[in-house]
Amino acid sequence: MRASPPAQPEPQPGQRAPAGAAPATPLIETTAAKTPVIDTPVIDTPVIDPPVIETTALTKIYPGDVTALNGLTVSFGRGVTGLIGANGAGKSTLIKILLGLLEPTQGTAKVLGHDCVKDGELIRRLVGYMPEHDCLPPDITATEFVTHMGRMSGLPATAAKERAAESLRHVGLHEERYRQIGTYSTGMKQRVKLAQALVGDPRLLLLDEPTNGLDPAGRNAMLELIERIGQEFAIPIVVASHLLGEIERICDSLVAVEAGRLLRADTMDSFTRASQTLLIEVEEGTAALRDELARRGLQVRPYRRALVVSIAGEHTYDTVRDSVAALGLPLSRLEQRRHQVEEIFRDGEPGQQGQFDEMEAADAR
Ligand SMILES: Nc1ncnc2c1ncn2[C@@H]1O[C@H](COP(=O)(O)OP(=O)(O)OP(=O)(O)O)[C@@H](O)[C@H]1O
Repeated sequence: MRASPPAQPEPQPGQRAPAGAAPATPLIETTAAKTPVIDTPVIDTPVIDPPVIETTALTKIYPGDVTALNGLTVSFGRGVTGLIGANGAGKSTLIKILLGLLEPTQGTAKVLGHDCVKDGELIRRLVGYMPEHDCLPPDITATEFVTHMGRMSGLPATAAKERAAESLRHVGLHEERYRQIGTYSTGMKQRVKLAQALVGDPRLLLLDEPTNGLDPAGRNAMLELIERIGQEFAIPIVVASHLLGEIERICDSLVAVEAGRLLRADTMDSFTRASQTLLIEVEEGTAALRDELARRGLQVRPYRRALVVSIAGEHTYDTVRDSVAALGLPLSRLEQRRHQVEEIFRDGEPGQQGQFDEMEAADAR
């Protein structure tokens, strides 16, 4: 198995190695991986640049008039992308459409350059999918199950067996691989789901709530594992979750959805960049300071227990200093704000929409 990204040029998303050659970046490197993938036809796909996933005005209305996706236009690039939103925001629906398992009511979706409605079968061969819910057969071993999933993804029998072993080793289940899945803990079952997503040498991983049901230690271990897979195999990964605080630390980008609509899609750096606002906190006299700053011509508004002032130039700092001094207030904090990721959602969690727009607008003023 590779311990570091490959030295040779990376294959483009959607591009399979030709028959008779080992894939350029095998997820799991075994001797069998170097044998021709005889069951899998050569797939002649275009070489494309990112985005890895692209949706345009994607809408899904379930029977009973339930709108799960509502005109979602978004793209996902390489690296680890968090698909974040409250329960019911539409994350699983989006993933199922991307896999060609559900048809959209309107709009289009592409994965690795392939249309999700027309090329669902091909996409499912290229993409490793870890479903949200437990769907594992309890009375067979992890080895048998993951090997079977390898066969389903088109691997010959020997290669499927070897890759299953490597895949289970990679997720930390090597010792326990001959135990029946029904005897596994929740954390081990989640790892089996991840192993079966990896076994087919995917070009993209879609992980739906991978930390579901895990205790804090198990969640950390799963997140570290996902981060390691992203780094070592250099394949794009989408992690759907309703726990922003949890996944933000392993993500390069975030796509935030609410009620089937896009709230914001951006890199983590952009989410946390310095804003053009000053945060001012005094131990007492906040209201008086607010009035004084406004009287001196600054745009000021409350933010939690502090005040936020738009930076109009160097003189803004002087005006704040002079105002605090004139009122004789104990200044406890004066800093240029950095955006917080949780500002996408009011109160810091999905389902509690949104201070970000408000803060952005204040910056722009
Ligand atoms: N088969 C279905 N029939 C009718 N409504 C559905 C169906 N599947 C999902 N929904 C509804 O569509 C909306 C989006 O559900 P979805 O499962 O995509 O959200 P989610 O963000 O993945 O949430 P969760 O993490 O709780 O699964 C919800 O209101 C849900 O009740």
